[in-house]
Amino acid sequence: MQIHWNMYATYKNPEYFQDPEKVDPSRFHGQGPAPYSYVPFGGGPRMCPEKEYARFKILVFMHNVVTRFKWEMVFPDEKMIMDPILVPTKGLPAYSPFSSSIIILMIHHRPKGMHACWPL
Ligand code: HEM
Repeated sequence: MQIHWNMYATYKNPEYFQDPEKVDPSRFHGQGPAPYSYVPFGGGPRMCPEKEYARFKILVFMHNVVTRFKWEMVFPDEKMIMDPILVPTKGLPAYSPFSSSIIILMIHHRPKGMHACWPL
């Protein structure tokens, strides 16, 4: 049996990220999120080997984006919507708004003998 973890199980869980839909960079200040609740580069022996390189490059990129350009909203009051995705009629696992497409992918492409477990 293999257990498939998906990031939305914790990223959208208010138990770990208060008000999870809010864009709030300050949630990463200080000690930041609880251990193992935020793992953008994976973990363990197969963790992304270029984690620090990627972080450094993004830092340089963001620095230049902010300091070298002037930005303004084309439509200041424009509302954002989420593009609709496939949703199973019997519902989704808790806190997993995008997992339906992943479930479907796993059903069609999972390796022989692999089973999916979902955090509910
Ligand atoms: C924002 C940028 C990046 C993110 C979010 C990211 C994320 C990840 C994640 C989640 C994994 C899987 C870790 C696991 O299985 O636990 C991974 C693996 C890997 N990443 Fe990245 N990565 C980034 C940039 C890069 C860059 C720039 C390189 C190379 C120049 C790179 C090379 C690799 C390699 C070679 C692995 C496979 C490691 C292994 O299986 O042993 N990544 N990355």
